[in-house]
Amino acid sequence: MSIQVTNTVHWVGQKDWEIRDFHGTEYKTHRGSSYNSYLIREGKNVLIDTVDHKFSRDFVANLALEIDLETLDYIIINHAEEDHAGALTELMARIPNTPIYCTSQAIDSITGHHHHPEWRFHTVKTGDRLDIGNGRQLIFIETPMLHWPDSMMTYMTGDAVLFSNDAFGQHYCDEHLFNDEVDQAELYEQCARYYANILTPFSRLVTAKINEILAFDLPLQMIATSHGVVWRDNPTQIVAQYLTWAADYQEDRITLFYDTMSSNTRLMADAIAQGIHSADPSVAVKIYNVSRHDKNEILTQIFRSKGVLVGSSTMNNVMMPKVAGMLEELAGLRFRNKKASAFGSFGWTGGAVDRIQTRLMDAGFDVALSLKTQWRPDNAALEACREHGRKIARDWALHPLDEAPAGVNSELDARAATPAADAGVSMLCTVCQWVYEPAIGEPIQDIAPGTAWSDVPDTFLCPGCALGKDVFDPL
Ligand SMILES: Cc1cc2nc3c(=O)[nH]c(=O)nc-3n(C[C@H](O)[C@H](O)[C@H](O)COP(=O)(O)O)c2cc1C
Repeated sequence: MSIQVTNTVHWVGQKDWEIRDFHGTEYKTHRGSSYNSYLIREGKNVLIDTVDHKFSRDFVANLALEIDLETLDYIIINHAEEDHAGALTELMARIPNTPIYCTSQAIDSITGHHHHPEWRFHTVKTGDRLDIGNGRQLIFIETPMLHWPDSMMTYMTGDAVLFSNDAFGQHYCDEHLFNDEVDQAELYEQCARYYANILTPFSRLVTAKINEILAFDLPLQMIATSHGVVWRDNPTQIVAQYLTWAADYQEDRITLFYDTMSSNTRLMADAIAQGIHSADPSVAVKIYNVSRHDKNEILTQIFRSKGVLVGSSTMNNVMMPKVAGMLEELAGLRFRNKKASAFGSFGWTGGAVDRIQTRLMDAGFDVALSLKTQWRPDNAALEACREHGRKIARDWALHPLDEAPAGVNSELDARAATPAADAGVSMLCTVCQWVYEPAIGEPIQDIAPGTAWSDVPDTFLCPGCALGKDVFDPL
């Protein structure tokens, strides 16, 4: 059943109350999700996005009840992922000549998924306009790597609706469509979870893109996302929230996570947390056994924290595998300006804690001293854990994070202060945040370590997002 959004825009998407796993099992959708597709009926009839491929048949059948499919003038695909463009094959089987408007990268990903190169694609770029009659236009805004290279947003003049696709969305299912109709705590919990788990690596880009959109100085009545609610009550609240989250967000909060075989490392975690709390009761402390708890919730708590303590006992000389998996997640999410430290119990030679410390450093955390205990901690060892917690609370409060004492972040800051003219300067891909560091590493695309950016050939493609040299800025 469609839902009226404005006089001429209707929601024609699909609610998915029962989904619990997204991106394989990477993202747990405890509150379901929705796939928002919109039908605009102005002088022209326009469909914005479709739904997840598993609902293809229902979607096309329902859409056909809403409108004679042959009268659809344009299909806009803001993002080619299967949860938005998945119903295209079913739809295009009915109306194969309907033009599809999308970015140039989307042609590649749509064709890669649906294998119909003969579809009538029309490439759009930022600022391009499409007349839809009645004096109204669609304006396209490319948003590469938010969160795929093909992503874009579409703005509709007149009703002033921004069809933002994944940005500003959340995995949240409710029979109500609008933000003012749903439980606000549930809504913001899901917004934060979505940002923390999906958008954190692209935070710098989020800020730049929002500023670019604001520079258009367009009025904004609604933000119509592709998952979850339509923001109609004070829609810029979520834009402001994104700017806050993108600015290396943190609260006065510390998260501990660990894994354990016989609870020895858990005893350490509890005692460290007691120490933090006794030294600074205002700090929120959260503890998770990584093998028993929802990974996305732990990552969201880390996103909200100023620091994280990671614990594992040593098993066959290394850390426990679920802890290693979480460290890989942390590396991928590229948190910035956060502290970290490792702890854990061992039996004979140990090894896990040192490996965790190294991995935390590689992931960009400002790493503090670690703590090890042999076998099951006795009272003296537990007191050492409490003292460690008190020290963490003092140190992490005494040195505000933006001052960034010695560690990985301060190294990055020092590099950022290097003038761009310096031939040894590191370059940041502004699209996917891959970093070109001339001084270190393996040869990349036959470019030897030590090669100055000015000597890198123009044919160089970013290993992260495959875009060219022009998207790089000095770090
Ligand atoms: C399967 C297994 C493998 C282990 N491998 C090592 C090891 O390689 N090096 C070491 O120092 N201790 C090793 N230990 C000892 C544990 O690290 C030690 O018992 C520790 O206190 C367990 O802490 P936990 O209860 O937090 O898991 C191993 C223990 C088990 C059960």
